[in-house]
Amino acid sequence: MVRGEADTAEFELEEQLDGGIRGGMMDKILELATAKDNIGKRSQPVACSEKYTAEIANYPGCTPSRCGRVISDKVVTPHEAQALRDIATRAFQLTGGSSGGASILDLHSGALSKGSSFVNVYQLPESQHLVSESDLRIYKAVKQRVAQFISEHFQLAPGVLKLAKPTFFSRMTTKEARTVHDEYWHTHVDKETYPSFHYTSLVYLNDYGHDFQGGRFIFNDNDANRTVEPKTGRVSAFTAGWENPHQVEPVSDGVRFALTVAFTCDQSQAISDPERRTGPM
Ligand SMILES: O=C(O)CCC(=O)C(=O)O
Ligand SMILES: [Fe+2]
Repeated sequence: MVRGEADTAEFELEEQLDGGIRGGMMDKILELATAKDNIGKRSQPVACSEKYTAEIANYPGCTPSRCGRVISDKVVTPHEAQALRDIATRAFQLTGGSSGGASILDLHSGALSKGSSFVNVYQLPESQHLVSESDLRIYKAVKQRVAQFISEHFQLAPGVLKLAKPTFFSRMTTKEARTVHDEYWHTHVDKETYPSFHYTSLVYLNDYGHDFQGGRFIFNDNDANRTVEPKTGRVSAFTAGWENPHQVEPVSDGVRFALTVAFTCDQSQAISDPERRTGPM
């Protein structure tokens, strides 16, 4: 099997010791996707949790053929990822971001980290220059392509996936946490943190091992921790239920940028695409 071409693959590498990951010193770490890989599509099925199965059954056409994870480096181009990263960089320059290690920008609600809380970016006069028409086109095109990727992989009916909130840019640094919002490294299940989510996707906007150290995404499975190393333009998507508990390893050097794009099958929870807003509201 050629690495990077397998659809369903598990790569058992040398066991490592890493006290930074949940479960203690002796947990096994397997690499699901490294930064060096160039992945067409790599997936790992996981049995759906009972709770997820029960809940997703309420949404015809939105039930996955199997639960699990899927990764691709071909869905979003490096140029698109860079344009998205530039939006985030500009936004965080406006406020300086969080005083702790995790800052977010939500283009839908306008929430932008500032110090130990948030401001509405659309109330800042400078927000006029934050997103151009071209940026918005890229944002929407990326969202659409990611939705399509998830739909095809999990064999959903066309059009059932709707954008959910929060869908947001994140910037993670080595700064000490000042509020709970800065504590991005805890193991969690997205469906618990964000009940409207049914499928979660992450679009990575810079490179593990180059722009930052630490900051790997980790699926906390019972038998092992499985890592996804962020890389510019990489998309990682998964069913948002209890079959996919995960965490982000603390960033130990540099700055990590990502975009969390969430999808729901519940039409009443759908949010609309961001629009260009000029001037304070
Ligand atoms: O940025 C990541 O890799 C994951 C973030 C995450 O788990 C979340 O937003 O729920
Ligand atoms: Fe998460």
